[in-house]
Amino acid sequence: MPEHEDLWSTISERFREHVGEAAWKTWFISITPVTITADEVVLATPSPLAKERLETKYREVLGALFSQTLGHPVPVRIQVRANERSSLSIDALTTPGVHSQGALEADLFGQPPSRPNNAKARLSTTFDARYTFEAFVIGSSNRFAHAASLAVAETPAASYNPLFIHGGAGLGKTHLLHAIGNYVRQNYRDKYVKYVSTETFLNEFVDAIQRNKTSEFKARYRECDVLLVDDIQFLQNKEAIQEEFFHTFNYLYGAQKQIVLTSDRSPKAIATLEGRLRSRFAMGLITDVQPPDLETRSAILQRKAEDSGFILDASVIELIATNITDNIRELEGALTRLSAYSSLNGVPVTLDLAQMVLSDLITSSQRLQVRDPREIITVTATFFNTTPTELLGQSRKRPIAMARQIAMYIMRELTELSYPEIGREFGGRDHTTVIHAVQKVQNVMQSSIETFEQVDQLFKLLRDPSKQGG
Ligand SMILES: Nc1ncnc2c1ncn2[C@@H]1O[C@H](COP(=O)(O)OP(=O)(O)OP(=O)(O)O)[C@@H](O)[C@H]1O
Repeated sequence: MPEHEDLWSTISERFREHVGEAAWKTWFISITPVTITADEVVLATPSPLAKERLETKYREVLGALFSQTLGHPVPVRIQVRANERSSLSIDALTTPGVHSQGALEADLFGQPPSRPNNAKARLSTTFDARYTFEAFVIGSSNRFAHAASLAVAETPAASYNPLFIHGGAGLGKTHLLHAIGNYVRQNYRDKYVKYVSTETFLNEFVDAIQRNKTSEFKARYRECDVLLVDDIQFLQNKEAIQEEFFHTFNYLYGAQKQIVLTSDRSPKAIATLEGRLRSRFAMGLITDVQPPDLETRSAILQRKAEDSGFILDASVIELIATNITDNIRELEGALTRLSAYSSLNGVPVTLDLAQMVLSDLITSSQRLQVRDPREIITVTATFFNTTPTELLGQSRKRPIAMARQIAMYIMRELTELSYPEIGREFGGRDHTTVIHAVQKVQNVMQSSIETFEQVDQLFKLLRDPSKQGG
């Protein structure tokens, strides 16, 4: 029914404009059109409660939209979808607590979703080969988190389940998740291990509802032997996804599958996290990663330098390690700049050179001040003779696209925003676009002196605002 599909998407768009994104997502996307004729429109909802709410709140709007679109008045009837068994009803989207215990039990102990016998579904995650246990430098700040992660990787679901790792930005949480993934991949070839950021889980969930593919979504997650979920703090304020995550969690836990979660804060500090999820997270082990001490920072620098075939004098390591204290990504950033400068100019790294190249990191007390993302966008736009609107826009012209990628890289370095959050600052771009931009700028800086200098100057401008006028 292509005509109906067109009509339906027009109605969907208009409804969205009329009631706003949130109400559209909550109310509209799980409705299916049953009949659309000149005389009658019949729509189906997933549950009686959803039907009642739509009738009381939105029937008039829907009626008006259909009448306008069809060009004459038409009655709109709402019915409950036959055989609706999904727990992802509209009720669940709005009132997470409405499920009876019976519904939950059925979800927990009912028939497992059939495993798709499609091999593709089981090959979904590739792990970053650089993030292994061997490459992880252990110190007092992360010893326990490392040991717990290794134990989980060695014997999934036998030691700590779930394992919950929390800690500030750039302290190795994602590294540990990938290390578990890499280890399980290598040592248990028959186990299905999947990594997902909470943001991706959320997007896939919304997409599955929109496309009526929720059973596939559920099956995809429920067939995991080890599920690694990054940045679980994104569940905050998202009741519907908390509900779905709760079911996935319970299913896997009940089936004795391993779950590992990370967050930038402890479960207690995640506001609006449902009590039952918070208590589920506490059933296993909660551990944290702290900023590394001086000795660990030096060891990390030494290791990273060696891994990239770069020789660093102890005095240079000390200089960086004493000045960058609370984020390992920043330590790596300093090393990247130094190695790029040295290889582009063909000069060895001496203490003097390090002091010169990293002067902003070393001398400025502004360093620890987290920059405002909007300031990064404005300063970068001005620097490249463009405007913030253009920088945030869709232009793929090379200078603009590159300026945008540089701004993303700088935002990752100078703020504590995650990839998805940076994507949002750039007009709702996907987090994979940001990851790609950051990696690209890191690489280009190694081969292009021009890019290196642009990034270097921007860092200096942003870290010392007094220079922005001049
Ligand atoms: N102990 C460590 N040894 C070696 N490298 C480390 C260690 N801890 C962190 N790193 C490196 O620091 C960088 C940042 O770590 P990672 O991305 O895992 O941080 P994170 O805690 O997940 O932070 P965010 O929440 O901001 O993403 C990575 O390149 C990682 O390899």
